[in-house]
Amino acid sequence: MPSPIRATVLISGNGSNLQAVIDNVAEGKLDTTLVRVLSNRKDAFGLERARKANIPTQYHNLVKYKKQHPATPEGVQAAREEYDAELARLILADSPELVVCLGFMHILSPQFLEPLEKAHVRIINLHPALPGQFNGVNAIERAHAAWMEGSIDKTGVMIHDVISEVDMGKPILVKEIPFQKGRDEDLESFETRVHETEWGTVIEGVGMVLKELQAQKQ
Ligand SMILES: Nc1nc2c(c(=O)[nH]1)N[C@@H](CN(C=O)c1ccc(C(=O)N[C@@H](CCC(=O)O)C(=O)O)cc1)CN2
Ligand SMILES: NCC(=O)N[C@@H]1O[C@H](COP(=O)([O-])[O-])[C@@H](O)[C@H]1O
Repeated sequence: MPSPIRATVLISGNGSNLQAVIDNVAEGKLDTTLVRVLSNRKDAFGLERARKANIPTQYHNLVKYKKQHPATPEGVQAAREEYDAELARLILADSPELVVCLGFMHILSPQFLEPLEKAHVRIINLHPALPGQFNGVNAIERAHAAWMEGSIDKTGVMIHDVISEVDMGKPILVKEIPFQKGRDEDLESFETRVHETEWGTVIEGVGMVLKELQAQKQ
């Protein structure tokens, strides 16, 4: 029986998608070992979810790095690069085969991406939009606003590979979400529908990647 794929999850917030993964692993529906949950925000509730599931956690703080550099564009860039290099070292110390970004609100620089690529660690991300639409933050709100003004009639969520260009990595799994007729669905109920779609997409998408990685090991 091949050993489960080792995975690290990166979060910044509530961790509802992390919880979906934790629950499916516990139910034997996802064959992976979650070796660590790491957050760039100390108050991320997802860290509490991981602790309850006896998964090692870590908080990696960018502010500490910013304080060691001048508050200039160059200083901030240097701080981010040092932060990312240490983030790579922290993650690689656990020897994961996969890193899953689930609401990780930090743009990863080559100082992170290159060491992981060299170590053949796959990095994937959950993004609440269709490929090429609403890259970056606040995608759900932006999609809802675009629908309200009649620019779009559907949105979606996707799991994609992580590359330097934010949210432009190869889509692995895409789920479309149609807007309801009448243009009267408020943001809160729309956001609930998006999150419900995300949970299923994360499980299916992570499952696809785990199978790919397992097959590569054979
Ligand atoms: N190089 C990449 N890094 C990340 C990717 C990616 O595809 N390539 N995906 C993200 C997740 N993400 C969208 O899915 C995303 C997260 C955060 C941001 C962003 O602008 N972050 C700001 C800080 C914003 C904040 O703190 O609220 C920043 O890093 O300066 C854009 C997209 C994970 N990283
Ligand atoms: N650009 C990345 C991004 O917007 N990610 C989004 O953060 C939320 C995390 O929710 P969670 O903490 O409850 O899993 C999710 O909606 C995810 O799509």
